[in-house]
Amino acid sequence: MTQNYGFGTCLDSPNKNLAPLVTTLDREGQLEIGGCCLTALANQYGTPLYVLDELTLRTACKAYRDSLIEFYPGISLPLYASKANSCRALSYILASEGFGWDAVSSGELLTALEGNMPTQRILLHGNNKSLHELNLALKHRITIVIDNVYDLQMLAQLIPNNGPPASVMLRVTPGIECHTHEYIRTGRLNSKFGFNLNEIEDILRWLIGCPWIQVTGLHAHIGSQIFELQPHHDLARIMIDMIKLARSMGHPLVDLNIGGGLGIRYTESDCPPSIQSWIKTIAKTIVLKCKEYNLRLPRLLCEPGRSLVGTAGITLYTLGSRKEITGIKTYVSVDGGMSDNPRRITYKSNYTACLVNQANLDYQKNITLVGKHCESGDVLIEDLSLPISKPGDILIVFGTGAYNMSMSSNYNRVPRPSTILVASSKADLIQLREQPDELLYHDVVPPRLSTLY
Ligand SMILES: Cc1ncc(COP(=O)(O)O)c(C=O)c1O
Ligand SMILES: N[C@@H](CCCC[NH3+])C(=O)O
Repeated sequence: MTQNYGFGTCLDSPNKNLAPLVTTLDREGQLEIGGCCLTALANQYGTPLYVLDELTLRTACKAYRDSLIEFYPGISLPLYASKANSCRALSYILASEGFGWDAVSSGELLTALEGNMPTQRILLHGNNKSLHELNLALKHRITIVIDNVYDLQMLAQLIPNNGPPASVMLRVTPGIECHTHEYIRTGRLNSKFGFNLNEIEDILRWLIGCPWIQVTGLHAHIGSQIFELQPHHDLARIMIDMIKLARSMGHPLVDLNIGGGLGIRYTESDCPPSIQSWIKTIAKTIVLKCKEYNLRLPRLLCEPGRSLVGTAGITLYTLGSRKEITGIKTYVSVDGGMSDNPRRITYKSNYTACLVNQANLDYQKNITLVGKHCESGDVLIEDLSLPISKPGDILIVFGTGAYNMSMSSNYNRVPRPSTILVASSKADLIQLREQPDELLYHDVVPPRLSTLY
């Protein structure tokens, strides 16, 4: 008999949990996710290993979709912010869930184009799009989110004179403060993204005279890992004011994209709002404001990343060396670190972890869990309580589905891990582990160097 693993399970909003939805202990006391034994996965595929639980991801998708239907009487389209974790299998899943795809680069665009994502559901973002990226979007009639005047200047050159106008959205910086790490706030006036509220009126007026472009929507994204609902309530109000302004100038504005940003639970003390309450807050505000102004409801778009895929993902590591500094601290090292999870060193993020074969044992000792990289800041978890462990034990870190693989690096020429998708006791490889010799592939040794000795 398996038992539910005691991280607290909110079945309809996965972002409120520490662990994927079906995280259980088998008869031998081993952790399983999606019906797959984690020790077996580590043995078969090696570590570090990213594991993604399909049920948790699909449940989060359903929560967004159902909440939009329940709370928003207009048309809606949820998109996935693919920067959170991008690969073709994920695009297939998101497409099948009726989601669109937010891309910021030609790599993220290609992933969707080769990942069964309908082009009319893809958006191209970015504060410094290349000609290649813009051309790719134009070729596939993908909606472009205009971030700045440079975007417009480039598009002016690329769009043929007699062709149909390109459909674009404008990114607005609404000047909203939210409590999250400084590096992941994007809605403040001093942000590098978008047009601020003082500029937007002039830009909208100027665009009225541009037959090569059609502004069909407005977009804003205020930041990430946000636990308050008030900033998104404020954002919705501001954006309806902007829609009123744009429509009064004659722009055929149909879309309002409210961005993403809903936080997830990384540690016991985190308490993010549910997906349902996030959508409800935004939808209600938009409906009320539109009623007040007698405006037609816009099509409501949102583009969550972390709250879709974050909780679905975990990372498995093998424990290695141990260093005890008497009276000071004990370091335990894993076989990965800041290359597969750069969030701790970047944002001081906290995580929850345990041993996969001793998940229900009393905790005994506080350790500092560190990576294998040549960097003192390569710490994964400070003050982690673990039972007595030994080299070779498998450790699981929860909540690594978002912004781990996608922000990973080859620092110290460490290859990136595989990703395994688990569902109904089946495990499928969706990203192959890099091999050390592949890392040499892009090296070029000029002949004059190789003939020197
Ligand atoms: C433009 C844009 N949209 C959506 C997102 C997704 O944010 P999150 O993963 O917090 O939902 C981000 C990242 O912060 C973003 O920059
Ligand atoms: N990369 C950030 C999220 C924001 C990125 C997109 N604006 C993180 O790991 O928390």
